[in-house]
Amino acid sequence: MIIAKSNQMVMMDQKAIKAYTIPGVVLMEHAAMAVCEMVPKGSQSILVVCGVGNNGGDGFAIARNLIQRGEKVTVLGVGNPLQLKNDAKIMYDCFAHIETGLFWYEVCSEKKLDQLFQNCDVIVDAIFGTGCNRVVSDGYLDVIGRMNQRKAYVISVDIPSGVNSDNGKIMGVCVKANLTVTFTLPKLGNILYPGARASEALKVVDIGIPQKILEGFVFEYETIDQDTLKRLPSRRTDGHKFTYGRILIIAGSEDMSGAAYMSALAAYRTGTGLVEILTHESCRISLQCALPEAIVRTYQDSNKSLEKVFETLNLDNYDAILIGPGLGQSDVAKRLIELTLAQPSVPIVIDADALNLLSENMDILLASSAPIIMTPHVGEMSRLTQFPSEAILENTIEFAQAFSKSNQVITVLKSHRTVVCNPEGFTCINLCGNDGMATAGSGDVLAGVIASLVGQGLEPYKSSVFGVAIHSLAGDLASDNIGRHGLMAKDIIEAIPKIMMENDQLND
Ligand SMILES: NC(=O)C1=CN([C@@H]2O[C@H](COP(=O)(O)OP(=O)(O)OC[C@H]3O[C@@H](n4cnc5c(N)ncnc54)[C@H](OP(=O)(O)O)[C@@H]3O)[C@@H](O)[C@H]2O)[C@@H](O)CC1
Ligand SMILES: [K+]
Repeated sequence: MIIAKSNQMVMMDQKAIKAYTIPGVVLMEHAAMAVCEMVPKGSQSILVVCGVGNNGGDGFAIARNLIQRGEKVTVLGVGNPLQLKNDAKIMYDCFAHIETGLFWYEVCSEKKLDQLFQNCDVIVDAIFGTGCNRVVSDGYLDVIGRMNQRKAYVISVDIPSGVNSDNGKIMGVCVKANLTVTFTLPKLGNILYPGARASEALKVVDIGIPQKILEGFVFEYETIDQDTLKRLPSRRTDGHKFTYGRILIIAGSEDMSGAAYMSALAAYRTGTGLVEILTHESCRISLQCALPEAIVRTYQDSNKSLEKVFETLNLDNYDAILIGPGLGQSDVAKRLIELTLAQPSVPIVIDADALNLLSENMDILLASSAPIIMTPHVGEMSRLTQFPSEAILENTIEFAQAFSKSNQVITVLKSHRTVVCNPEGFTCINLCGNDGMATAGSGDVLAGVIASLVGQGLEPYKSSVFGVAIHSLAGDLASDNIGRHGLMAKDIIEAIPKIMMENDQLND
């Protein structure tokens, strides 16, 4: 699903109004009618709270349409009514001709305010939409506080008032909604935390912006959701094992052979034809027993042993390389990264320990000419950038975009809302997955899935986007089966083939 920035929304509305001569009030009326559809019929009493911008204009039109439908409606205006202008003023005037209760906050007694909020079972929040540009204060603060105390069903128009539509930040306080009805496309603030948490549900409705206008825009942001995999190319039916990719997974160390196993198995389950593992000698037997389908090559604890292995290993023969899961922090691991990044053309997925080692010497990354995907979690990103984790967590998109641009890599920044971006600034935000997936080995699985897709010939950015989708949808399926508490990385891997099969069936 495409996501819009607020300036793009304004441009689209303006283009519809100016170039396509669709009057603004027509768009507003469509918006209002779409919201009315979501208001439960036969409510006891509906309170529509309107600001003095265009979001408030929507509110006045909603109130009028609900009255037309026979509902009992009261309107509370907040702000200076003299600021109402253009379409919002027209909608206010249309509403003001109807004999019904309209109260302005500034001239409302405390008793009347209490009464308005006590008597309603539905509240429509039309205070601020995409125009909320500063910290909420004064009367707005009081009204939003009252809305949040009330146990009514709250519907926010376009975005919960108080959420910044461009970054999801809360401007001091925001409305807590049961449902948000947003127009044309979701805005970043509808999708990003903490703003996304302000509404339990989100519905996107069409208000009549011509499709041609949307086609004329370049949207940098998209969600990763249930529909993402519909675009995954279908598997060739006439292939042999090398058609589906030969990948090298450089992973595992004395204490962590499991990480190599998780990545390799996940890659096979995602469809790779042949997985080879390069690991420490101590992991050989356990890996061969656990995953006999994989070819296992090993090195010992010395750079000399490693260089000997590399003499016989031609990295150009692989379609993709994954380096990092459970690799450890030894000098041999450091050398492994240098040797791997020195090859010029095979795409490399860099994960876990390899990220930590790289953070000590970013010059290796900058010198590499190979296509690179990096999959840090917030802590690893903190080590890579030297910024505190808290700052990164608050601005995942900005950090991922800046990292991709300055290092010319694809970044998969893992958090409760994983972000994938490329050096050109195109960004996908993951809406799937669950907290049960925050478990050991889950990252190894994701890295294996992405490496598998790259190895099957998909372009690195797409592989990362589809990889995050497969991983999180598999996590959701696993949690449907066994719940979130005891979910383990193995359960995610087990669900991957089912997700791929269901997707094939949908696309057939
Ligand atoms: N025909 C159209 O164009 C369509 C528009 N549509 C609708 O328009 C919405 C966008 O409208 P918008 O741009 O007028 O902004 P909106 O969110 O109403 O707020 C602006 C007002 O709030 C004020 N204000 C802001 N922050 C504040 C604060 N913290 N504390 C106090 N005041 C604050 C700000 O004041 P100012 O900065 O001017 O002093 C201004 O008065 C969009 O979300 C959608 O619902 C749809 O119907 C489709 C057709
Ligand atoms: K709103």
